This record gives sequence, structure tokens and C-alpha cells, in this order.
Amino acid sequence: MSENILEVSQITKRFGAFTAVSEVSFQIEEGTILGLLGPNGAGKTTLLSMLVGIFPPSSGKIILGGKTMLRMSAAEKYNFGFVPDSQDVIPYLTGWEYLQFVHRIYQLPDEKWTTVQDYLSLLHMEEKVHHLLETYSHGQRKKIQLISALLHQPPLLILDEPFSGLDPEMIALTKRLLRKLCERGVGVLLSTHDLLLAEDMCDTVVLLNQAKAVATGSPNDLRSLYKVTNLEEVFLTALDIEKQEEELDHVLADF
Ligand SMILES: Nc1ncnc2c1ncn2[C@@H]1O[C@H](COP(=O)(O)OP(=O)(O)OP(=O)(O)O)[C@@H](O)[C@H]1O
Repeated sequence: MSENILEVSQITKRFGAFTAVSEVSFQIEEGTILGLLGPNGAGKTTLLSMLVGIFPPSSGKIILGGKTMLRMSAAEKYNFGFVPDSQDVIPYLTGWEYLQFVHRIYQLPDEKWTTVQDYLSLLHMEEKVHHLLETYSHGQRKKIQLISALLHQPPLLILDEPFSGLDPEMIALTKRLLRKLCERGVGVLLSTHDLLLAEDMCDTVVLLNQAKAVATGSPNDLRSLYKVTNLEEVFLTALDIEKQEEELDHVLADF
């Protein structure tokens, strides 16, 4: 039977009086992909930030690799790889230096460096990796962040908008890479605005709206539940977005 790599139970984050994530729960089994969907400001990045220890939840429980996380120790950070949505990288390092830095932080054996070179070649980054990170495009930074998340071969990947900035070839390649990692038992948690991609890739989706999980299930289950033919329609129906047609007409009335 497959094990849960990650269990999130009733997790909540408040910033002062504002609740950014409210009592969200889900599990990820090994070898599966869970997609977090939701409109801008729904709480996706805040939720992922709690899972990777950027800040603690206000309440709720995170169980990673069978252990309840309280204050995340360095050892617990070996249990996942994280690709943030932010483009923050150390600008005065080259990609090569940055990856060496990550390689050392994880205290990986020297032989592992050949894997870095293999990833660089796969992602067409062999040349660019010797330039300063501040000169990289959005997609090139994403590729370096993806390699750095994979280096220590974690059992769980947490990816905030992993496909943003990637060209179609790289999107297809990253999808294949994630599927192959899943075949090897890796669990994947990703956030995305790309509903077609979520439909194609995810075993489970959690639809967040205004901090709450408003729908959770497989794409198939959600299509049946909402009696629609695709995830985009689930999204529009669950979030009651169709009514915006009237608002649009109103705002454009004098245009
Ligand atoms: N440090 C903070 N202090 C106060 N409010 C915050 C803080 N961080 C995030 N928020 C708020 O929490 C809400 C959720 O933000 P979050 O970045 O998680 O949304 P998101 O679903 O990732 O959105 P997007 O799709 O636009 O990236 C937003 O209203 C945001 O302004």
C-alpha cells in the first residue's frame, strides 16, 4: 500500500487580523501529484511557505515523512526539494557557483556533481550556467532552481508555479521529468494557474479560494461532482465566476 509522504491537517495562517489560509487539509501519497489551484491571492504561496518552513502555521498540523513538524530543523529540509515562485537568487553568483553552494549545503558526495552536469545538459543550460544569475531570464532561473531542488533526491517536491517562464519544450520536458520521478515514488505538490496542465498531470487537485479549500478530489471526481467536462469549468463554477459577465458589461458600459 502507498504511504502518505505529506499530511496537512487543518492548517491555518493568519497575518494579524487577516486569514490567508484557513483550515486546509490534504494528503500526498508517494508517487502521486497534487495540484493547488486558485485565483490570485487565494493562499497557495502562503500554504507552500508554511510547508517548507518559511514561517510556521498559526494552527494545524504538518506531518512530513511520518513526523509531525514543529519547528523545522535542517534535517527535515532533506525531506523535500522546493522551487519557489520568487525569482530571488543570489545575483552575484553564477549558476554553477550557486549549484556548488547547494551541493555543499546538502553535503553531497563529489560524484553527485556529474548529475548536476547531466541536468544542465538536459535543460540546455551548459553554457549559461557560467554566467551571473542576475543575467538569467525567468525560465533560466526556474531551471537552476529546479536542479537545486532535485540534487539531494528528496522524496517530495514542492513546486510553486514550476512551469511559469518555461518555453513549450521545457514544459513538456519538465512534465516528463515529474512523471518519471513519480514512477520512482516521489510525491509532488505543485501550485499552478494552468488548468489544462493540472488536468493532465495531477492525481488530486485542491481548489483554494479566499483561503479555504473549496473543492478537493481527482480531476475526474471534480468533473463529475460539478457535472462539467473540464477543470476550467470546475474552477469557474466553484468560484462562481460566470456572474462576472454582468460586472464586465457594467464596467465597459461607457467604453
Ligand atoms: N506577509 C504577509 N502579510 C500580510 N498578508 C499577506 C502576507 N503574505 C501574503 N499575504 C496575503 O495573503 C493572501 C494570499 O497570498 P498568496 O501569495 O498565498 O496567494 P496566491 O494564491 O499564491 O496568489 P497568486 O496566484 O497571485 O500568486 C493575499 O491576500 C496576500 O496579500
